[in-house]
Amino acid sequence: MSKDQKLTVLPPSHPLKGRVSPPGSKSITNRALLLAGLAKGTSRLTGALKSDDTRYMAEALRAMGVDITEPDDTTFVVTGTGKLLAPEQPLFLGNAGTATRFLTAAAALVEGEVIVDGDEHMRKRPIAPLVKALTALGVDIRSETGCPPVVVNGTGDFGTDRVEIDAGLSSQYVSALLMAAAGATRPINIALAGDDIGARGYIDLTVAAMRAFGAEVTQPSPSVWQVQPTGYAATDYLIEPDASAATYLWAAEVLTRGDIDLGVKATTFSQPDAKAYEVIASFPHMPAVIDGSQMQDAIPTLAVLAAFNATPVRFVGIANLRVKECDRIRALSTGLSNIRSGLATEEGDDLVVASDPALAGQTLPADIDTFADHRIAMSFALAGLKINGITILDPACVAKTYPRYWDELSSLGVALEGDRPDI
Ligand SMILES: O=C(O)C1=C[C@@H](OP(=O)(O)O)[C@@H](O)[C@H](O)C1
Ligand SMILES: C=C(OP(=O)(O)O)C(=O)O
Repeated sequence: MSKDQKLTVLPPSHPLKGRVSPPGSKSITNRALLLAGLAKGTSRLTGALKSDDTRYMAEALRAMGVDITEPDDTTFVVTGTGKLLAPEQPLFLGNAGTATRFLTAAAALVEGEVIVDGDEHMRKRPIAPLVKALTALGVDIRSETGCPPVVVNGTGDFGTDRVEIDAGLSSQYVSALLMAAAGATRPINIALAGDDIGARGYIDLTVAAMRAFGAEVTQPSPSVWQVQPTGYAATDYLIEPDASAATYLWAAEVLTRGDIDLGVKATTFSQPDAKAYEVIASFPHMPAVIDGSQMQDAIPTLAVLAAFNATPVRFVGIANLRVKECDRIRALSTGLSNIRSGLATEEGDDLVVASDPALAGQTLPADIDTFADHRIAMSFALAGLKINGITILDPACVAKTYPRYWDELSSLGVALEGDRPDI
């Protein structure tokens, strides 16, 4: 069983140098797959990510009548009819937050029943605010627990044309509503309830992808979006590399004083996590306080890097890391404290990393529980570049977004001992 596998990362004796291309963006691939699936005609998505999360999205669309072929490792050719059909079985989406949230809203455009479900982790990730918003839009939808499974009885349209969404727990609820809204028969207004939200950059990604597939979205005010009932037009779409995946390579470079060519400049990404580049480049003088609200998926990378920083780092604005693939604040504080007692502490929803440059070169055997979370596995592997004895439990969990992660580290000359997952 892959869950019992263990992989020990051996610190390289040399700076990491070479060329590694990060995979395609998970966020953009899953948006493009859905939009292409909703469009009538054939779209060619290139530079795409092939991983657990995007396979779940593609499989779900296939189950709803979309034809998807995969001519090579980075391309999906998607042919839609302009309409998603009711699937015969529940849609199983693993722990893919994007696929789960986006398809829950898109299910309103299906005539018939759609059951959206995921694995035991996804079944603990909140979806009630999205269910509430879809109910307000006149959709017959229910979830017993506030998490998947969600049962949607769609009519192919929405019953009302304006909705408020509380996106405090996840920006994906807004993205989900926006993408589905273009399939309605009248303009839909989507407004944020309450204050601004973290991860706003993901909403910008959504709007950009929608526009590329022919949608018309305007923003009458910063927290309100109006979506016209255009539907989507099939198009060819080039997906940029994954900025969150890039953070591990940027961090590996500064930690080993190496030179890793990603083939793409940090300034050219449109994804929020590219903001982490500047912080990584400031190592070993990272800021004393880092606000993670607009680069949430990069926090595991930054927190492990902070352990080797010259001075302590407090991470703020990260409360919703508690409802990601696992409670990431807990997983980071547990893993870092497992390496050296007191290395990280939780203060409310802040994470404080004590920082200890003297960790480098030490032998500190630690089995890191990844809680099946790809980002915990990938970020703690970085600690293994500097400390002897870092063992990653369930290393195959990187398959969620970066199946080639261990291969890429190897290609840079990092020795890995133990169960090298075959993914
Ligand atoms: O819209 C997206 O593609 C994503 C939004 C973020 O999630 P939340 O909006 O749930 O914070 C991010 O953590 C996730 O990996 C991808
Ligand atoms: C939070 C993440 O994923 P998702 O919400 O898409 O499952 C992630 O990839 O870090």
